[in-house]
Amino acid sequence: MSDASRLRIAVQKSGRLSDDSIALLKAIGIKLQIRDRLLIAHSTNQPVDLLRVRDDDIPGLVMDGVVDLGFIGQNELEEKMLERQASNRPYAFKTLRELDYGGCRLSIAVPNEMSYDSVQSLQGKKVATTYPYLLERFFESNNVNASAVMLTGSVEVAPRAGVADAICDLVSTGATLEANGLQEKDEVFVSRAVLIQSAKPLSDEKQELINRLLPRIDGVTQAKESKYIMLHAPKAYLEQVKSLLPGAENPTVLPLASSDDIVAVHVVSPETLFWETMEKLKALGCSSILVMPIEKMMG
Ligand SMILES: Nc1ncnc2c1ncn2[C@@H]1O[C@H](COP(=O)(O)OP(=O)(O)OP(=O)(O)O)[C@@H](O)[C@H]1O
Ligand SMILES: O=P(O)(O)OC[C@H]1O[C@H](OP(=O)(O)OP(=O)(O)O)[C@H](O)[C@@H]1O
Ligand SMILES: [Mg+2]
Repeated sequence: MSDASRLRIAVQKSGRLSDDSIALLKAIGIKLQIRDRLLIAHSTNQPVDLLRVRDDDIPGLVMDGVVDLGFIGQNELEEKMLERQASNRPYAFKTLRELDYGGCRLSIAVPNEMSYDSVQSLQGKKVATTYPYLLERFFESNNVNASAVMLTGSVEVAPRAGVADAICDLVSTGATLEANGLQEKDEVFVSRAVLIQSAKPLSDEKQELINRLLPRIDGVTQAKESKYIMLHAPKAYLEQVKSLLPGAENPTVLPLASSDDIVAVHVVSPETLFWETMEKLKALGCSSILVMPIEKMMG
């Protein structure tokens, strides 16, 4: 059952973006019970419905206004935009946030034994990819005359199977390329996950809900990167201690009941504390040095 008054969000059903997208929605206070076979999940505490689909479909669903929001990789989004531009179909959307997951790059890779000096080495060759529009744009901007062979999966086996000379596929650690005897050569597109919104005006209620959720996303993202650091420091070395703590221009300094020479220092740091820094703090006479994760942040 679909209810037009509820915010509709598209997420990848199962794949690289699914877990992080669902975890983010839960972290911003949207209660969800995901059952594997159900393609729609209704939130129990917010007027939000989740549509669980293949990632290829998410940009189009947002561009057509079938859903209000979508979590998607920029690679998939840009490919769909180019595809729609080429066929004069609507492709408008708004990017609300770049997210801290789904980081990867679309790269040209060639078999280990193939000689490759530059992208010009692909002149007249066939390159297998799931992203023909991104690849063709790359060829055009480099004045290379090569052809893209569209494959929806298992792109890495194309050269061995004799389907293509090289590939253009997503890479993160490079392990998949290595396992298939391929070497990464040129970067075509750098990508991460984004949250996008349909260009269609939404009801005030829906837009207000989105406007409330966005700062929560920022809070969760910031919190993940930040640490709460607590330590006891000799008062005499407070300035040196502050200069060692990342982002600690204004730490909270509290007196200790048991000592006049030692104070407690608390600070929210935008990054973690490395062991080397902790060792330096200890050498200055600091003790009880704690580095703690932060769950949420605001203001
Ligand atoms: N190795 C990776 N590391 C990080 N992010 C990745 C990686 N591979 C892909 N991604 C990102 O995650 C998105 C989804 O990747 P996935 O491999 O799950 O897609 P898929 O096989 O096309 O899934 P679907 O069945 O939904 O079509 C990619 O479009 C990309 O943005
Ligand atoms: O550089 P790596 O860290 O090895 O990652 C790259 C691989 O990850 C993605 O596939 P995924 O593992 O999501 O599976 P899929 O091919 O079934 O989509 C991508 O399509 C590559 O094959
Ligand atoms: Mg896909």
